Amino acid sequence: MLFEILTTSIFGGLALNAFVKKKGLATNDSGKIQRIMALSDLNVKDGKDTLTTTLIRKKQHSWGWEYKYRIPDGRSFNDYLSKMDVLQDGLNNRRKKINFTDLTKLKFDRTIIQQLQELWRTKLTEQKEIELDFDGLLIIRVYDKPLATKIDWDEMLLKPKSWSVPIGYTRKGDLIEHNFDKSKHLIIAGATGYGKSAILKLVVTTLIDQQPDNAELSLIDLKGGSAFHRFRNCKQVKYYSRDPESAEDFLKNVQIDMQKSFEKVVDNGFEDVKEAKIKKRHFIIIDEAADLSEYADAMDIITDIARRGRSAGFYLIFCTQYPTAQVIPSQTKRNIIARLCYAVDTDTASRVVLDEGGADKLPDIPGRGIYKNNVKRYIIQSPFIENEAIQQQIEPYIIKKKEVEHEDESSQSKAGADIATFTEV
Ligand SMILES: Nc1ncnc2c1ncn2[C@@H]1O[C@H](COP(=O)(O)OP(=O)(O)OP(=O)(O)O)[C@@H](O)[C@H]1O
Repeated sequence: MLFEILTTSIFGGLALNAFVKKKGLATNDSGKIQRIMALSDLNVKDGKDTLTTTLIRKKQHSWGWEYKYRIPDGRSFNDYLSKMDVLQDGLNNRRKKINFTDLTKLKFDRTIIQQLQELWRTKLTEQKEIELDFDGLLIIRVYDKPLATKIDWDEMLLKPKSWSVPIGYTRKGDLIEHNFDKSKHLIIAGATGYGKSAILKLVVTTLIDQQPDNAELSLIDLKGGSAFHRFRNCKQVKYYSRDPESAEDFLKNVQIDMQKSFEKVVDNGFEDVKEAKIKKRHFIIIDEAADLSEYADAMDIITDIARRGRSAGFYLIFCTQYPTAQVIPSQTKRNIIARLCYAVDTDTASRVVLDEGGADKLPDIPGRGIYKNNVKRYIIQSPFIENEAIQQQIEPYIIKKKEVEHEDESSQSKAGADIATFTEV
């Protein structure tokens, strides 16, 4: 009996589906979106006329629908970004239906009842997600399925000899990478607990693994060592510090090294280390930059690295939980085009990092962020690497180290400060 009902539904569904496709009536949310826009004050009154957001085209993809709209005069992309919640909740405010495609995924065996129960449970909890973009037209992408809330790191993500590191997956399943040789520095921000240290650990592991002989790292871990402690004995780590005073000290050395590299590149008529065929790259990675903001010399050096480091192969990863104008000085920010922002609590914080709102509207999911590089902007879920996997990857590079004295007095650490300048023994 159940089998008859199901097969009848399937053939009925098949015929209906063919009819709907033929008539171009395939389900989409365009009408609903337009209604939500009208109800949430996105239309503009012009005398007696009402200027509306006009649908220009829509396209169905494997992941959902993409709509393109012309926005009326008097509205900006940011007006739509600020209504993102309203649009998304509006689209999800619907009766849940089981459709033909759902039924085709069932296996008609003894487990059919359990499968139907599971299907119904999934349907009740499933949510559409939207993404907004602007390329002269407002783009609204409606995804049938939400982006995964956790994506495990996999060794397949490693690209030996490359300077690209994984940043995250988009809803379309594309992997977004940050290529340090192209995009150079990176700002990472986000409220507490949303995955800043996790992505830093992933970046450090990737750099060590992909470029064991050419990557040189200066690690400033102002969160008491929780982020970088496990890397401090890797042969690639040149400087490691857990407090701002000693970090300020070693940054002076980094600046001297950078100057030497800068002169080697520029004096020989090259634009950057890549053109000069210099293989080494130095990464200055700071986890929590706010704790350095009152150290004027350190901040000046960071600004200098942001300005001149790109040619010299000295790349900055500047990470903070407190994205304010004081913590991210404007000159530093101007020189760092690529930004990765996890969830933040205010629109202002999102604008400090990304120059636009949106990160304050991200869902409450660690690793969910917005990566912006120039005009390109992606919502991503960063892969997560477990500490055991990190340990396994860096194990071959852990060496015995001893602290070395530098001739330059600026490198001498203050008594009791936790600075380590290393050499292999
Ligand atoms: N990409 C991710 N995918 C899934 N879970 C993640 C991801 N990143 C972080 N998490 C989870 O969130 C927790 C907190 O992450 P993390 O320590 O990186 O946050 P944080 O932003 O550095 O916070 P704080 O600024 O307070 O140190 C992790 O222990 C992990 O359980």
